[in-house]
Amino acid sequence: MSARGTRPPVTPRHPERGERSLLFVHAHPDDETVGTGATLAHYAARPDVHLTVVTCTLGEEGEVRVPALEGLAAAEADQLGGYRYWEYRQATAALGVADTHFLGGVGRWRDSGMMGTPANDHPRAFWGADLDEAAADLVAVLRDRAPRVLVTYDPDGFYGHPDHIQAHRVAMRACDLAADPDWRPDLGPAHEVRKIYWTTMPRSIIEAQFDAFASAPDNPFAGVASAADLPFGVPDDQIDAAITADDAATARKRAAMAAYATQIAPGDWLDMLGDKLGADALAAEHYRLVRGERGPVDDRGWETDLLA
Ligand SMILES: CC(=O)N[C@H]1[C@@H](O[C@@H]2[C@H](O)[C@H](O)[C@@H](O)[C@H](O)[C@H]2O)O[C@H](CO)[C@@H](O)[C@@H]1O
Ligand SMILES: [Zn+2]
Repeated sequence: MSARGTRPPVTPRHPERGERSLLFVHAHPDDETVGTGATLAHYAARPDVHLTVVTCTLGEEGEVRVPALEGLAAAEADQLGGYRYWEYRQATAALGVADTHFLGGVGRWRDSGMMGTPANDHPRAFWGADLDEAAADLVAVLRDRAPRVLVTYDPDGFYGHPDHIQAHRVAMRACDLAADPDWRPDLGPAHEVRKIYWTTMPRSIIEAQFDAFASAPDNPFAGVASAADLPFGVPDDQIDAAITADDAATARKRAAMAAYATQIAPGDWLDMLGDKLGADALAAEHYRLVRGERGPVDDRGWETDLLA
């Protein structure tokens, strides 16, 4: 049970149960936009598709890239989580996503900070969550929304952040438990997610970014000898699906990114991504299919519809 002793009910805002729904599990406010914003905006434009975003923490331990707001930081007034919640509302609205849910209720699990930092040991740190307790919160949502597709991170959380790793573990555990009719029938009728994708990035795109940012003041790859040394990305032939958003959806992703002023400041590499590498750097998002049948593929051998 959660620290408050009761599990906040899953608000059946959209008790959609059907073949045209996708559910995304993310760690912090901004991951849904930075990592899958083009995909969310792409599908949000389709009235027949239902989207749910589940976010596991409020991002309390994040940086504050707005000088005037530095007092919100965890080490100061510790109000960043509430502020990022507000940014998240603006960003998900910009993407066109109405069905959003914080795992276990808003504020249940706390941002664990970077691996090895003292925040990992906070009593509510997501990194220290009991796996089945956190998974039970997600099972309740899965059984209510009954998505055909679930999207989350790979076992390394894409880049090794503890909350991303834990989001992966909780999502995969919840998919298994949700499908078991004998496990916690009080959390709703069993539901089997048909397809599971992990976010990823083709090494060819990382190499292009690596070169483009070599001279950037906040080069995200500073100190790294080659793209192959980075803790994320896969060879292009390990990509299973790519969603390339149209201009309208890409613009919605840009607007959502702009909502996260505390995380993405003007001139930051993330802010410059589109300018340096072209709109495709924001428009294209890539996935590995780890459960379910592959749908039709294009000439790259990649699916172009996660619902196929
Ligand atoms: C994209 C993402 O997951 N961001 C996390 C991450 O943020 C990093 C952190 O602030 C680090 O100290 C910085 O050097 C780095 O540039 C940031 O990307 O970790 C934060 C703390 O857990 C988290 O709030 C943020 O959402
Ligand atoms: Zn994150």
